[in-house]
Amino acid sequence: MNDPIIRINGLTKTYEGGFQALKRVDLDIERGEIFALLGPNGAGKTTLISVICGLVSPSGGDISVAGHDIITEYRAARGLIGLVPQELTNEAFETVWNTVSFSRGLFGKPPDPAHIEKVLRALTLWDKRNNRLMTLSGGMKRRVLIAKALSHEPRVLFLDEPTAGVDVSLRREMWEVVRRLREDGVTIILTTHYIEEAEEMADRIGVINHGKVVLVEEKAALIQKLGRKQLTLQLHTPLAQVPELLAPFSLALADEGATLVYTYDSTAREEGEHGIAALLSTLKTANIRVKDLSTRQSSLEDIFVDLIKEGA
Ligand SMILES: Nc1ncnc2c1ncn2[C@@H]1O[C@H](COP(=O)(O)OP(=O)(O)OP(=O)(O)O)[C@@H](O)[C@H]1O
Repeated sequence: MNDPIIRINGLTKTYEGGFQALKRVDLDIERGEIFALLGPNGAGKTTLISVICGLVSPSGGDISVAGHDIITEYRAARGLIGLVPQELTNEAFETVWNTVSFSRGLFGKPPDPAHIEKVLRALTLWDKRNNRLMTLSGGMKRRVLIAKALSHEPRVLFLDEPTAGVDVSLRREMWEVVRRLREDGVTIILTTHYIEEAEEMADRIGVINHGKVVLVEEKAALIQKLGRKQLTLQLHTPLAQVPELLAPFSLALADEGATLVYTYDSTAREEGEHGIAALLSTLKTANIRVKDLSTRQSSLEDIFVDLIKEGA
C-alpha cells in the first residue's frame, strides 16, 4: 500500500490558559480518500486542521505531509495543502480571476493562467471570472473559496464545515464539487456536524470527542459493524407481556403491547436459533399473529450519538 499522505503521531495541543484541545492524536490519511472528521462542538476539529495547516502551533507530537515535517519543512508541507476555511472571507470588490490568481502568488508559485482557468472551469466559475465577488450568490462565493484553496495545486484539500448553514440544494452542489475533486486525485479531509454529509461523502470516518480520536473506520464497515437492525412486528392482539417461549429473543413490547420489537446485529443472527426465521416460527408456535412487520437499519446518526454518549 502507498504511504499515507498525512501522518499524525502523538499530537497534543494545549492552548494558552491550559485548555487541552488535542490529546495525543494519532491519525493517518490515505492518498486519494475522502476522510470525514465528525465531532460535536468544541471537540477539536478546527484545532486539528489548523495545526496541520500551520495556523496553530502544536504542543507536542509530529505531523508530516507527503513525508515533509510541518515544522522543519514548513514550506514544502504547506505548499501541498489547500484550506477552505469555515467563514466566508472574500475581498468584495475584487474579481474572481484576480482573487484566485493572487492566492496562488501567496504560495510563491509563478503565475499560471492555464491552471487558474482549469480550476475556475472545474468549479463552474469560468463565466463569472470577471465578476466582482460581491455580485456572486452564496454558492458561488463558496466555490471561489475552494478555487482559492486549489490555486497553488495542492494535493490535499481541507474543508472546514463546507456546508454549514447552507440550504439543501447548495449542499448537494458542494458534495458534487468535492466528488469531482477526488476524481482528479485530490485527497479531501472535511469536518462536519452533519452526519448525513459524512454518510454521503466519506470513504472513511474519524470521530473526535474531547480532543481525542475515538474511532477511525471505513464508512461501510462502521455502519456494518456497529449498526443494529430492528424488526418491528405489529400484532393482531396486544400482549400484556412477552411470553416465556419468546424470552431467548430479548424482545421489547411497545405501543401498549400491540408491537413487538426485535433488535439484532446486522452482521450476525440472520440465521441460527435466534434468527428471524426462528423468531417467526416461535411466534407461530406461541399462537401470536402478526398483522404487519417492518425492518430498520440504524443509521450513522444513531451510531454517532451512541459513541458521543459513551465518551462523555
Ligand atoms: N485560541 C484558543 N484559546 C483557548 N481555547 C481555544 C482556542 N481555540 C479553541 N479553543 C478551545 O478548544 C476547544 C476545541 O475547539 P475547536 O474549534 O477545535 O473545536 P471544533 O471541534 O472545531 O468545534 P466547532 O465544531 O464548534 O467548530 C474548544 O473548547 C475551544 O473553546
